[in-house]
Amino acid sequence: MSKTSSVPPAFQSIKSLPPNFKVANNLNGGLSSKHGDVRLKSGDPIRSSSPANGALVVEVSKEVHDRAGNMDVFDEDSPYSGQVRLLQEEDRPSNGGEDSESVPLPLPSNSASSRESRWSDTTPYASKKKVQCWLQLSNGNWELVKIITSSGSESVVSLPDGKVLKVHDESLVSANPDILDGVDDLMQLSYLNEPSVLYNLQYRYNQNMIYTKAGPVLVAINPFKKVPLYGNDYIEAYKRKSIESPHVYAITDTAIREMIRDEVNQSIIISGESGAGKTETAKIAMQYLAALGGGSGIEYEILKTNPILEAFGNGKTLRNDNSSRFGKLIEIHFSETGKICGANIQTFLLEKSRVVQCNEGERSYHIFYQLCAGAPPSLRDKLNLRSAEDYKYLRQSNCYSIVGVNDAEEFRTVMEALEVVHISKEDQESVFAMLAAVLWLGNVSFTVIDNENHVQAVEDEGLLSVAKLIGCDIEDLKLTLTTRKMKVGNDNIVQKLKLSQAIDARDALAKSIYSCLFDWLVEQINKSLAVGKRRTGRSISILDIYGFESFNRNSFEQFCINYANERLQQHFNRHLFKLEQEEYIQDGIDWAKVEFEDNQDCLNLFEKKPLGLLSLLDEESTFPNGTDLTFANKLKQHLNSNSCFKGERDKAFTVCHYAGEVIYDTTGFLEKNRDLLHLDSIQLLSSSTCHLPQKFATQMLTQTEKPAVGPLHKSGGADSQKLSVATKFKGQLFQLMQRLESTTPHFIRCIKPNNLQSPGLYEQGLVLQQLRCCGVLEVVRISRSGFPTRMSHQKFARRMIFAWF
Ligand SMILES: Nc1ncnc2c1ncn2[C@@H]1O[C@H](COP(=O)(O)OP(=O)(O)OP(=O)(O)O)[C@@H](O)[C@H]1O
Repeated sequence: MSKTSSVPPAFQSIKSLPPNFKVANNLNGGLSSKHGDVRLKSGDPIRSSSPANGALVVEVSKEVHDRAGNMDVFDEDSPYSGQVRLLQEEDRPSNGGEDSESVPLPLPSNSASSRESRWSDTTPYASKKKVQCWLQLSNGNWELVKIITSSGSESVVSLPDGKVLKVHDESLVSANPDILDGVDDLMQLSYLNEPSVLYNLQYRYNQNMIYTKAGPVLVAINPFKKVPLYGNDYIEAYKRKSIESPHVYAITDTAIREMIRDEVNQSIIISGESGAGKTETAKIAMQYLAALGGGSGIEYEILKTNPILEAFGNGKTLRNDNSSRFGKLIEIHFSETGKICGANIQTFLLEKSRVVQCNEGERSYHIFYQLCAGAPPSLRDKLNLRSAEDYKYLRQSNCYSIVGVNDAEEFRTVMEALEVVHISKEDQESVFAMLAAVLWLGNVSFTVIDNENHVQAVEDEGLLSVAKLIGCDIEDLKLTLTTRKMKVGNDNIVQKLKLSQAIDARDALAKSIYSCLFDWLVEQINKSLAVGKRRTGRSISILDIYGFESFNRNSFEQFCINYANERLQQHFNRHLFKLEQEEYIQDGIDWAKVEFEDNQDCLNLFEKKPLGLLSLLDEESTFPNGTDLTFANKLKQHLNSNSCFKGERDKAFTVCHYAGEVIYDTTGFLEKNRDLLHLDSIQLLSSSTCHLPQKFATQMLTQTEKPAVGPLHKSGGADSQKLSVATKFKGQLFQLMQRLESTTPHFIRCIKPNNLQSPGLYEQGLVLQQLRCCGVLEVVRISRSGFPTRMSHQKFARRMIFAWF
């Protein structure tokens, strides 16, 4: 795409997408067929072919699938059960500019044009007698061309490089006048089509203007470099409203003001793919909140939770050097005077498997490398610490460092932060001892005895270090790792483990220690941030949850992450499309419905009982003889007719997510869902002379003894019984959605402009695919054609009073 020579031709074709990634899905479950058909999110099929002249001739079908027809499915399995109601003023996503004159206020329109398909801006350009327009090339990129002549159905156009082409008029898309280059709200574009939006975002991106409004949504494009947009001067300017350009600061400012003015809790919901910039955006929002609501000192503590959580919960992946492997909701509480008086952090599903298993080129959690590189000599001695290369868990992925990151320095930052959140020196040492115990556990090896049937733990430095660090008897440790106590009838028997079982037992212990440590740390942080007495009950929550993931091989972790993203997308749809339009219809307004991709079908695929993915997974997990293969077969047997599901060969299946199709390999699903830690291991921890392992054991026992709801998992008599991981996660997500429902949402959509984490590289195909997935164009369309503001009489009166005083 090019418009003026000032914009570097940094675009790359859609080929830059992962090979297995397919854009969006439709009702039929198909995306790109062998005929070259491509379906857009709204369901409008665009038939494409590549003519000899290299131009992509595009035919836009009038057929529009009404995916929004089924507006709401409220059932007992929905987090919105019992909440069926009209959109309250509080629930509307804030456009951040209700008081601002600068936001264009179009009248609600019911014109013929608004009833046309969402691609109505693609009306043949020549017929409008315009001189320039967008032409899509066969590589998928858009080029700005000038029309030389037009003969009704065909036009002769010139490309920027001087080439002249004859193309069908349908392949031309309206371009905006130059005066609209780089507008800061996409709502201001006269022609709202994909190339215009892509061009506008790129135009701004090239000038370090990484933020753009899309109606009520803030689009943030990751600059992958330092941009001069932050710091005290900017904070001050946004506070005084002397700058109005879109920014995380502006969104956060709106949230604070609306919380005080409307007395309604607010949420800032940050979404996007892995590496798109969610965590950085969350930190920028926290920075602004701290600057405006600070004073008591608690804001400093809140900011210091970031290095701790990132050290323990983030790791290097192939997509992001600092990828969050957990979800996070931080709720910041305010006093009556608008000052921060405390905070609470809730975390979701830490990726435990990373502790014991890591792909080539990735890293485990940062804290392991930081500890190895930065622990002072006395601590090293106490923990018998070596360098990262000496630990098998860290060695397997063959990656120890991150370009531009000094792990030793980061370790000092973490130690300082632990101090700030009041983790005592003694507790800090216990934390490091647990980390070292996990690392040494990975080095525990076994020798096979009894004709290769059973194993013995090798009594070497690894085993001795683990026993010392956990504070347990070495013989107990050996037995725990190589045998399993079972109850058969009334008899207690001891079963000797095979090599693979012993390795599993060892890894399960390592994973449990680490995840308990993570939970314990969050608990301590929460105690330190506990809300003060002057609490008003008003809060701003910032949600930074792992983005949609689609790899070559997708496992249970991606399954859960992508399910969470479906739930979040539903929240987005609900507030930006469903509730808004429902209200117009209820009020009897003559309203032309804006189509959007409703992901309710996909959510149903996950959540329906008894034949949804989660229920079937739980059911299979409770069968002692259930395997990943029997689970995969069960899915195919029951779900093959579901349009969002496709059975694949062997143990795999495909889910058609709102963001694309993902093939899941069920290997390890059952084990990860059961997440069993044998009672022997729990007993080992409770026999410890150190306080942290004892606490972890108590925590595990409480989890297993009193399940709240949902299926229990047990395999063998003496094993722990507990809620399945998927069920627990679903419960957490439902609670999260209910919490978010009581807030005014502010949405930030982070966009990753390239997969190389490089500054200045804007891949058109990649950006477009993300914009389509999150429905940015539809949001702008609905905001443009909808009412700019609405409020109840009561609220109007309150606002007037607020304005007067
Ligand atoms: N506003 C920004 N300014 C400068 N660099 C940024 C900005 N936002 C993101 N980045 C860069 O992009 C990297 C990835 O961002 P971030 O970790 O926030 O992504 P994410 O969406 O949270 O990813 P994940 O889902 O994997 O956790 C950051 O480490 C940083 O280098």
